[in-house]
Amino acid sequence: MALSEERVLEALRTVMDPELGKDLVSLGMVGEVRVEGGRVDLLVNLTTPACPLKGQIEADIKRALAPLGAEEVRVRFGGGVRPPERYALPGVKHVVAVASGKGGVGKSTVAANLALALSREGARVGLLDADLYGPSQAKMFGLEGARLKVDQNRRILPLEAHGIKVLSIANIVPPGQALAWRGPILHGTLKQFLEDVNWGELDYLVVDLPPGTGDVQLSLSQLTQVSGGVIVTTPQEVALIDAERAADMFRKLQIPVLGVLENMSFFLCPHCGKPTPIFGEGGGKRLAERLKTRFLGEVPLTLALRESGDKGVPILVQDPEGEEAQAFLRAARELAAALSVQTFLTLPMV
Ligand SMILES: Nc1ncnc2c1ncn2[C@@H]1O[C@H](COP(=O)(O)OP(=O)(O)OP(=O)(O)O)[C@@H](O)[C@H]1O
Repeated sequence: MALSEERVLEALRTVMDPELGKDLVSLGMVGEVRVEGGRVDLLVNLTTPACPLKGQIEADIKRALAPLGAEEVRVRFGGGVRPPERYALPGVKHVVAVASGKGGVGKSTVAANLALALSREGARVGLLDADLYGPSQAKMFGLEGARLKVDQNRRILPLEAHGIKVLSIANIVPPGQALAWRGPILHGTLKQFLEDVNWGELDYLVVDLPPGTGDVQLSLSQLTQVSGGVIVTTPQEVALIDAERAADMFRKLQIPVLGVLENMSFFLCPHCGKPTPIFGEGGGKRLAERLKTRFLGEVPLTLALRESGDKGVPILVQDPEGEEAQAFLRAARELAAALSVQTFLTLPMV
């Protein structure tokens, strides 16, 4: 099996901080993982820059990574960032991450409409566009070029659209600039998004992640307590394989997978209303079964849904009674139920 950032991360779960008796990943000490060919570059943040156990930790890391076939392992140490930067966002009950393995499966469309559907069900909702490489929420909500305001404490106020709070990297950084970002800058920006933004009181903060498995997922899990993740896929085999990898990444980061939502399940003809399963049938459901998680439902491929995204008026606003909006509302109810169960299960036992 090829060397990958995920496999390195998995192996690092077996390396314990000798003092704290917990693994480096759970402790949020792994600041950066980069794999290039046979070379692995790691940034490990220590409890203190002067940690006397540096040598031992480095040796343990190298021992853990040896079976993966890495030719060279370079460990850099950072320090002084204890306790781990993971914290629950003040005022935010649940952070829900929306991910896909493959690009273009409609993850951003789903994140936007799920957020709106949760709000229609009565929740206070925010939507953070963390798809730093291809931010699309500002466009999706007709907020391109909107000016941001700050509160009296100089914290950024998210924009508001159709009853939810929305903030996209596209509102802050000129288009294209974020493309060049790598680990540390990306981590810092996400941190700012979470800490320096006045989200107010929210039941759900929906986070639209970039496609694939990478730095943003890792940073998000280190920066905040993520209640759970939603996997978006189309029924196509290529999308399902990648979706499974995205689910694996969530698991490795100890983020529970709340459910699988299948997008573009069938093409709904605007003329005759006939459904055609262009990308095959049942893939999302089978994936949910394999992952032992909920199936959040099927969203059809429709002309109206594509047009609504381009126009900046999400389908839930444009046609709340339509089949697409109803599918998102059903998915949002399932998701809310999954989160309640999750919260109940993780309550400390008395
Ligand atoms: N069910 C659907 N029916 C019709 N068009 C859709 C549907 N879902 C998404 N689209 C369209 O497909 C395109 C890609 O969708 P979107 O940007 O949501 O995908 P994504 O997975 O977030 O992409 P990326 O990988 O770039 O982040 C958009 O034009 C969107 O309007």
